[in-house]
Amino acid sequence: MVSKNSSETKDKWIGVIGVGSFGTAIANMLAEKSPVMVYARKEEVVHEINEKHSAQGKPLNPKIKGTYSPAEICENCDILFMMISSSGFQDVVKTFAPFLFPYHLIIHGTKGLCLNLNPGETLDSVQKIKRSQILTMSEVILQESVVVRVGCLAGPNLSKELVKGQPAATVIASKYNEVIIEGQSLLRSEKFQVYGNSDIIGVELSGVLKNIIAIASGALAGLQLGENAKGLLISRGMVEMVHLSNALGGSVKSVIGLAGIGDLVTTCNSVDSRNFTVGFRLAKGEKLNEILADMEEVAEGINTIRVIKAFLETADLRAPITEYLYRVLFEDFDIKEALQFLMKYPFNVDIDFV
Ligand SMILES: NC(=O)C1=CN([C@@H]2O[C@H](COP(=O)(O)OP(=O)(O)OC[C@H]3O[C@@H](n4cnc5c(N)ncnc54)[C@H](O)[C@@H]3O)[C@@H](O)[C@H]2O)C=CC1
Ligand SMILES: O=C(CO)COP(=O)(O)O
Repeated sequence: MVSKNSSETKDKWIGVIGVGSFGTAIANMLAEKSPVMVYARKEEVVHEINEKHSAQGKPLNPKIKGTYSPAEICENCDILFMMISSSGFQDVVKTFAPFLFPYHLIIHGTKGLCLNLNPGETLDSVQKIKRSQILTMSEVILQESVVVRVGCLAGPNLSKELVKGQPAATVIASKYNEVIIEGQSLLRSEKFQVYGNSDIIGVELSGVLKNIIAIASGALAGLQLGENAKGLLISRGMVEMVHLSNALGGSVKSVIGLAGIGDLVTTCNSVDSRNFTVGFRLAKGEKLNEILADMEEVAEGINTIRVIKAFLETADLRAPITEYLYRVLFEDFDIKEALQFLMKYPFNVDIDFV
């Protein structure tokens, strides 16, 4: 499909907020077609971008301009790609909110969840949460800013492979068709296919929930339990994702698409996945705090497990893989014992959602 807006957007700046692994990969892909401005909060990183054409050592296309001014990027860019880990997402949207207008269009790439709690409350203090206390990133943008045309980008998109120019595809999801069309026209290339989906919540949740299963897959690999066990995990993991996504407002269809099963297979099989790596290292006997101490990049699945565990306390739903991983990560439960429990779990129906 050729975008009717592609000529309009051709020479306009496109903004990327966040220059971590994924933000730099997407900024470089966007720079193949459009002028790109990136926002980094630290002045020294902006100097590095503009003088050395790299961001914390990650090479950037020399045409990319860096700024630490939210006002500058919002004034120059009608379309913003927000590539921030979920832990900083709410703060960043709040910082940008005074400079955002309803004409802005935001597409985010974050595979995590935020909380919507009362001031002073934390997950530890409340322990049980309802759906209304969980926010996907599109919900954060809608809650904290006047922007309405929001989209998300999710799929099997390991940044290390994108950087090498290996072929891949993604899903841009939005309730607004123009968001999907703009995203497709800006990112689609010979190496990168872009699918559209109107179920933004289902696509966001697919990217969020697969991280839990990727941690479990890393643990299976660390314990050298073989490919049959991995097939079992991926298929039961997908069923768990379907039920959780459904309970949180996503459609089953999105979980069985590229952003769900596609990303699930990729992250459950790759040593480049941070979530897979967390599971692998746990299985090798390391404790969570030791792993976190030397991980430079975010493994969103760890926080997602905490959020989903608290949600399960109020939902009429079982999610055994998530529940046992919670015990392993946060209650010092032995990982081999957790697997034994899961093997005995009475799953007796193969597919119970279609
Ligand atoms: N790296 C990958 O292969 C992929 C990552 N993702 C998702 O993209 C998101 C970002 O991941 P990465 O870029 O890999 O993580 P990263 O850890 O490399 O980068 C995170 C970025 O967020 C910024 N950030 C965090 N808190 C901030 C704050 N308070 N203010 C300003 N900036 C802040 C950091 O400075 C950094 O630029 C995650 O949700 C991840 O799940 C999605 C697909 C692929
Ligand atoms: O989501 C990803 C690839 O699609 C990246 O996975 P990790 O965050 O586990 O590295």
